[in-house]
Amino acid sequence: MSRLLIKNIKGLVQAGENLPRTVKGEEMKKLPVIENAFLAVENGKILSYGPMEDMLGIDDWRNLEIIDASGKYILPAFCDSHTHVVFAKSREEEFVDKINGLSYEEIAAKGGGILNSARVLGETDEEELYRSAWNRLDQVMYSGTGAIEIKSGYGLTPEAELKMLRVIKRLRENHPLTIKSTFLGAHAYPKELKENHPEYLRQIKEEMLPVIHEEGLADYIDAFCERGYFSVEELVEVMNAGKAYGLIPKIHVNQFSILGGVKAAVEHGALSVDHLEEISEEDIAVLKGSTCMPTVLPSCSFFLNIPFGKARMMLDNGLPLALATDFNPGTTPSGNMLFLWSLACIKLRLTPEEALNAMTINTAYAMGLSETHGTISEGKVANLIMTKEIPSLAYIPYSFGENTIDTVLINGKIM
Ligand SMILES: N=CN[C@@H](CCC(=O)O)C(=O)O
Ligand SMILES: [Zn+2]
Repeated sequence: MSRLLIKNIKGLVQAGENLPRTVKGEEMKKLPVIENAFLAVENGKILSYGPMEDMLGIDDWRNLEIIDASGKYILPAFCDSHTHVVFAKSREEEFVDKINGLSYEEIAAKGGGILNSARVLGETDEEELYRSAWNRLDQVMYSGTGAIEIKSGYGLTPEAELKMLRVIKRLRENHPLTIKSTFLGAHAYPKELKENHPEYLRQIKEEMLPVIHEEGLADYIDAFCERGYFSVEELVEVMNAGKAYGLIPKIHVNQFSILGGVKAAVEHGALSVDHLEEISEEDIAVLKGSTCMPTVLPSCSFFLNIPFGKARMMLDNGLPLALATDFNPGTTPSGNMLFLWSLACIKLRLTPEEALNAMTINTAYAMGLSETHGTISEGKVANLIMTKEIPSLAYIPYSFGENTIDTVLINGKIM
């Protein structure tokens, strides 16, 4: 048995029982914080917490580690519900192309973009993919992420997509982070099948999904619904195919254009719709009253210099909002949730509290982890951030670029 007691915590953030599974609209401004608190962890789970005056005397000191957190905050570790951290190679040459004036679509048209990553991934062995993704997971873990969703989508052949998903499965079995897996075979049409969409869709349905199901390789199905990628009709075909194998849709939509993918995704029971740099009044109306989590990816907008999602407008319309990194080599070479928090405050005009709700409770929901992650509640997984000594919680997003994290705990263990 391993036990940990953290005492004299300046502020225990997002702590409480029966907290909502999603927070929306006005409620997102509220963030429960217990001042001068303690937190007890046993066998990797949160055992109890509360104000210091409620901390009972300790009569069993065996296997008990004690941390004094005077001046420090404890937060639930971030949940990053949208990433592509398994990839073969960075793409800084496209970064330079962008500086020289090419758009994301122009780079893709000349063989860059997703097809560039797919070509290199096809030539990279599983071991190397596993090793490099492991290092990226370590990197995000030390910047405060405790749970992460990872997509395939740089394979684009049955062999390479399955290779990616098997890497994700091994990471999930061995890395301390909590990991969810998403099949994104419908990320782009491979070069050879650019003019033969039915054949690639057939491969997804007949050669990929049955194996994914048999080997338990994915929780979710995704598709990139966008001009030049997957049309709404193709998106629907992919969602239906995935659902037939028990995969829940989580969809890339409205990054550059509004095609009607939000409505289709919501109608097909999507858990989340992600990107939403563009959004229509109809999209907002469809999302209202649905169980689908709108997810905005501000680091992607920052890197590509494209519009930021209209987060403020979504909240003003009473919607919930999740914020994830989109960590990938093309549009967001960063999985840093601290930076995302700053961007959310500075660029989306969210308060620190709204942004943190969007990066914990709502992202936990967007990856099916509401029961175990996203808040500090009894019985939940002890994935936690302990800050350095800081003046206030708002100091974290305010001091952008500064590492305000002292220690990350995963399953109650100091990393
Ligand atoms: N937009 C689609 N997919 C990824 C980027 C893919 C890439 O450029 O490698 C994204 O979410 O931003
Ligand atoms: Zn993405």
